Amino acid sequence: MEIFDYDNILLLPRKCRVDSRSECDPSVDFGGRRFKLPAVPANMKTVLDESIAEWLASNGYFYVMHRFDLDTVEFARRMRRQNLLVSISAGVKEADRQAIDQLAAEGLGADYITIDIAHGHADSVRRMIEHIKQKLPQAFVIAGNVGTPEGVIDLENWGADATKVGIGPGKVCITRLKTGFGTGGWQLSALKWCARVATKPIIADGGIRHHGDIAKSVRFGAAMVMIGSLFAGHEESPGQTVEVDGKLYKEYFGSASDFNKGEYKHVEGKRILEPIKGRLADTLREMQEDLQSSISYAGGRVLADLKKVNYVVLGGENAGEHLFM
Ligand SMILES: NC(=O)C1=CN([C@@H]2O[C@H](COP(=O)(O)OP(=O)(O)OC[C@H]3O[C@@H](n4cnc5c(N)ncnc54)[C@H](OP(=O)(O)O)[C@@H]3O)[C@@H](O)[C@H]2O)C=CC1
Ligand SMILES: Nc1nc2c(ncn2[C@@H]2O[C@H](COP(=O)(O)O)[C@@H](O)[C@H]2O)c(=O)[nH]1
Repeated sequence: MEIFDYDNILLLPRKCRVDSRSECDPSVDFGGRRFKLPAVPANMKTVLDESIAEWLASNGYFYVMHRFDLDTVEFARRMRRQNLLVSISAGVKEADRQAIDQLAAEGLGADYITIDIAHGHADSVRRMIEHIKQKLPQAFVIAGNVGTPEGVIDLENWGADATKVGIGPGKVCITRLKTGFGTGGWQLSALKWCARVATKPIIADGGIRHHGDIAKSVRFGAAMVMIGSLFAGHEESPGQTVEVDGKLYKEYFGSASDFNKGEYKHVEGKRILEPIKGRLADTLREMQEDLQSSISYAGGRVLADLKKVNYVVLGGENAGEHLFM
């Protein structure tokens, strides 16, 4: 098996088929709706809050609200009052099942539900998928996280409508150091390995450091990418603003860090400071432009054309050109 990650892969250009990058369409169909970009901010407390979720939903972007210190049912009420998409997260505990029951009882429902636990290849996730499918059969269920084809196959067979791939590649993740497990350092080839068996969409989660990594993820089988650190350092990001030597930063911490949990138990995440880099809307616009460029280099017009390109592996024992198959 080839082992590589975002920084040792480059995609190979094909003859251009457009006169302007504005002709290239980076939008994506995901779960029956069309979104402007195949990128979603990570469902983390320092990445988005209710007002960012509202802004994303109102402006044609996919979002997944986090589930920490939040009344998910009240959040769904708030979004429904404004006629906006309801996309929430759920764990696998009794309180999470009760929130699903309440959404059903009030007729609020949910459009997208992301079951999001550290080790998502688990019977607890199977039971939660079954619970959601019974109570809210219309909801599009994303389940994870997993890092192997077996994980993807099981989640799909248990009823997940999409799977989320990535164990430990995140910028504030310390899972690989604390446990010795994960896809950190080879997330892109883990994605390729998982995509080979997937029959439903995959969200590639974690490890995106540059906008070009989104195109690489699509090339290797992602329908959508989930991004934390690149979105955490905006003026409106919910993390605390910190000044160091006259420079402004936003705090970004892992959902399994003691900062998120409020206690030091089963900690698999850390806290870092991200330099503040302006407004979220500007980053999304730049991401969109960069992805339009990526599609043009692929000799294409739409996002799916990225899947057709060849690639090279830079350095290491897998180095060389790889033709599209
Ligand atoms: N993508 C990644 O690599 C990782 C992501 N995270 C993120 O951190 C957040 C918190 O995750 P998590 O702690 O799972 O959520 P929760 O605190 O909601 O825990 C979910 C449930 O899963 C159990 N659980 C957690 N890890 C394991 C494991 N390795 N084996 C068996 N059972 C387990 C917990 O029990 P108990 O605590 O008693 O074991 C709990 O019952 C999530 O958003 C998750 O996505 C966390 C770590 C890795
Ligand atoms: N192992 C851990 N992974 C975590 C934790 N909190 C979040 N995450 C994952 O990271 C991605 C974001 O990655 P990034 O590279 O874009 O910053 C996020 O979506 C989660 O899957 C954690 O505490 N530990």
